[in-house]
Amino acid sequence: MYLTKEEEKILDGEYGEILRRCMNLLVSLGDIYGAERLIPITSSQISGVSYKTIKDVGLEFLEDFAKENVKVKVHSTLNPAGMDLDKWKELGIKEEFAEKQLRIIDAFKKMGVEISCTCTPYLIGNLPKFGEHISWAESSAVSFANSVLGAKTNREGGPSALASAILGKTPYYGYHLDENRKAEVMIKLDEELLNLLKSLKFGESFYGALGYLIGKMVKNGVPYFENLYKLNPSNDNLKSLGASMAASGGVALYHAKELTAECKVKEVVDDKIEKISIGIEEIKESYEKLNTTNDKPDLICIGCPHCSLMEIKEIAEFIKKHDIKLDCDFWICTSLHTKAILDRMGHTRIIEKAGGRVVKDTCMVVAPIEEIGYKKVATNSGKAGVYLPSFCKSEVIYGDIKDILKN
Ligand SMILES: C[C@@](O)(CCOP(=O)(O)O)CC(=O)O
Ligand code: SF4
Repeated sequence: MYLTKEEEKILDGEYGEILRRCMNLLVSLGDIYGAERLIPITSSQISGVSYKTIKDVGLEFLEDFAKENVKVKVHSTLNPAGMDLDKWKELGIKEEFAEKQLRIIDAFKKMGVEISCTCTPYLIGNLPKFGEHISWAESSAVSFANSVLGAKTNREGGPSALASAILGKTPYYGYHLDENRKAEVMIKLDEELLNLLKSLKFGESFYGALGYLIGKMVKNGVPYFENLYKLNPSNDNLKSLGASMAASGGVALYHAKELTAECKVKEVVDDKIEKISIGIEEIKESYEKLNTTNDKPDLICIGCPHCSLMEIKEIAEFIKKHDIKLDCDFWICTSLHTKAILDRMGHTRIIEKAGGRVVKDTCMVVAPIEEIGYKKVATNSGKAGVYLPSFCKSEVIYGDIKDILKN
């Protein structure tokens, strides 16, 4: 890989051991994937934050970095942690976990990373422009940035996103190159399914179920949705679809006619593309696979990826209208930023009166919910449906949140 004189110096350790390690990681990745050089990035989303996922090894690695006084060079935001950073005791998080989690957060803060603790950074001010090169971890955020926004990122892991944030660069390969961003499979919802969806006003869980199915089919390919726009999905629906495809498969980029950024201005489909038709049966099967139990939940949890303000407002209004009283715990996961507005608007109070809570900075996957004692989780997220059984050893009840709340 070609390196500038300055980059060579960093790799030789002239600017210290931490920068050398960061450069070494990026150069190794670049060599493996055939990058010709490094390119500048404008932002980074760093994952690997929860003590549950990174453990003591990760904590020590981050503290090593922080004590050498290295700082990030570009706007860098942080993925969810393993707990609400303020109200962790109320969630049932143990002291020892909290102490280590706060040390992780402190290390990131010292490096100049914004302690946003959300997987929807694009909703809180880390909003890359069309065509911009970025280095993001967190597979759902990667999918949203690449697809809905038309920014360019590979599916980074925590360490490579951090190294890129510190150096302000990323190796030029994969989804940074236009030739790798073409669609590979065309997905068409058949007429019968479209009609059913329109008539029944299928709720938000359809997008997670569809994503679950497509992710399994295309693995890490690039799908193109030919007629999804007919359902008029919201950005929240697209966020859910992308998250689910990234979880059941490895989809980091998708196109959807009329909906996503790149296919509006560029030809992304060629004539020879493989075509797949999706019908009612396949979607039903998806729901069946995501549902692992018929039992009642001990936790209802939504916000994977983190909920937007509008999603939560709608739920608060629904709770109020139907005078819902919950007989199990209910977490709505979101960012600190979104919660601040919810508090101010009175939505949090409505949710709390019904027995739920707005949980910020964390989520049902990266919080140690299995240690808290939850075993059966109801959710509307296809991504959570994939991860809950493995990350949290929990059973899953999958469906629309309004149905879950009414049952
Ligand atoms: C499952 C996931 O959403 C969260 C856990 O990741 P981490 O602990 O932030 O690396 C990561 C991902 O999908 O990229
Ligand atoms: S809410 Fe979902 S998308 Fe966000 S960090 Fe947790 S697992 Fe990942």
